[in-house]
Amino acid sequence: MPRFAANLSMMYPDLPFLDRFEAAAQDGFKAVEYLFPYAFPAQELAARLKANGLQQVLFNTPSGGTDTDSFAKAWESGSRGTASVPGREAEFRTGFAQALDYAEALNCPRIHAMVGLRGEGASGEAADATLVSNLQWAAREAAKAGRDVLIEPINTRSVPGFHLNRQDHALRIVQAVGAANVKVQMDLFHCQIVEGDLSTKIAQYLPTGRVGHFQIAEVPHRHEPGTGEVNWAHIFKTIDEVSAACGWDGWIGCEYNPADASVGGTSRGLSWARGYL
Ligand SMILES: O=C(O)[C@@H](O)C(=O)CO
Ligand SMILES: [Mg+2]
Repeated sequence: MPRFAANLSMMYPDLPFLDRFEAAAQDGFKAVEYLFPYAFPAQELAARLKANGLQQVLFNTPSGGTDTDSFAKAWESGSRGTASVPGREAEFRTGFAQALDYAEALNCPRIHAMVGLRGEGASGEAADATLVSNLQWAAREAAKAGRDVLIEPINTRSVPGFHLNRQDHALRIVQAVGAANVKVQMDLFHCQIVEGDLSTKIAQYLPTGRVGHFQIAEVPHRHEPGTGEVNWAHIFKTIDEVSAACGWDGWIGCEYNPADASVGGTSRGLSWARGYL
């Protein structure tokens, strides 16, 4: 059966961030993910996980910056990662080292290394070369602690100018890096917008062993499954069947903005998940 993780950056928007752990556990989730842990002491987050019987399954590297203040400012000012950006290699390494420290404290097995925007006129070849080289370094560092490094293709409607948009591009990068612990974060919201043909893509990519994590949200409005164009029962059955055949046992992050953001709206919107949680 598919295993779902609550994305605490998007779900439970009516609650302060630290209270979202308890809310997710009460709704039946056994795991959580979120964009960034850096605004909170790692021990505080670890305590919330433990108190609520939750596993941390994913979080992101900082989107830019070199310390806690600049990590937050980088995201607010539109930075979406540095892994593919020539000239920002030192920033990437500082951010990745910080992510590894948090991963240790949170016992998190995978880190999403945010790829970043490609400046207008910047060369795709240079971005790819920078990405491969940064990931080779990150893979070595992460392997020392037994962790995976993920890259995520993102659609250009949500994030104009993002360098990595397609699954085949991500797989080519992963193969060029040549490290077993570098994988793709297959976000089906972005994949549906850019490529479609979701069940074929799942059946094509999951058996490669290079999919480290899934994320889901309905298209077009990034709300709960069942509020738009995707046949989720079919998608979850496909993930289940292909996983059983290839031995994949990862997580599916619920990275959606609840359609009802009012008090209790996230929990009321979980009817789609009742058979799974
Ligand atoms: O899909 C998304 O937006 C996220 O998974 C993310 O990490 C944003 O950078
Ligand atoms: Mg995503």
